[in-house]
Amino acid sequence: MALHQIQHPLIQHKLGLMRAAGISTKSFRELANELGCLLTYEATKDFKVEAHSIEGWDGSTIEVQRLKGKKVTVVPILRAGIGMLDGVLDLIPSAKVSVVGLYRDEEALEPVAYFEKLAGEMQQRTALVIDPMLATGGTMIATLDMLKEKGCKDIRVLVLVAAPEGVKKVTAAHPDIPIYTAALDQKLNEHGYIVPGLGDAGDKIFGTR
Ligand SMILES: O=P(O)(O)OC[C@H]1O[C@H](OP(=O)(O)OP(=O)(O)O)[C@H](O)[C@@H]1O
Ligand SMILES: O=c1cc[nH]c(=O)[nH]1
Ligand SMILES: [Mg+2]
Repeated sequence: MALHQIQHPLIQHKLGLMRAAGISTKSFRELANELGCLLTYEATKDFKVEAHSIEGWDGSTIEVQRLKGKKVTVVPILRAGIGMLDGVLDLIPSAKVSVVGLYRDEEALEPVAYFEKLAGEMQQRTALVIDPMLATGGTMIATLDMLKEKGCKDIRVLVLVAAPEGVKKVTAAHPDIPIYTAALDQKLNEHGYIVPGLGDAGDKIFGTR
């Protein structure tokens, strides 16, 4: 199963705070980044390490672990994905950032791509795709199609809230790609919003509307 619903108490607590009506832009932003950080911790658990020798504090030679040849790119989906970016980079500060811009047409609920600026050597990179919301799944599928077209092989999806409808669609289109989420919510409403969900995450992060 490619879906990882992370049950960690800190994640569940922080997500609960994000669901409150009337939450401030400041709090929503802070929590989105904190959850981005915690999901990154979970989604990178299988990264390989290798031993190497260094001089320790007392002058002796000691063996320590370091990440083994990992090239990482974080892929925030504009706009709302930017709200998780700092949290991810807190844990992987040397990651390259590949920005993709897609919005969901409000009537058709279909993704519309409008921006793409990817890091080099995508074929060799692990891509961490970040977006707070996975609703119908259209935006995520379009992003994953785009990354695979560029030769990306190791891709992981990090979202705060996912709808069952979207998870089903994404896993059918891309069964090889794991999805890490803080919550699998009930369903989509008639406007394609996740319930109970978070509302419009982009608007809450950017303070628009
Ligand atoms: O799974 P889907 O049905 O495709 O919907 C999910 C997308 O919708 C939201 O973006 P939105 O279109 O609101 O753009 P924004 O981030 O600029 O607000 C959200 O951040 C996802 O990118
Ligand atoms: O619930 C949803 C669905 C799409 N986009 C959002 O920001 N929220
Ligand atoms: Mg939005």
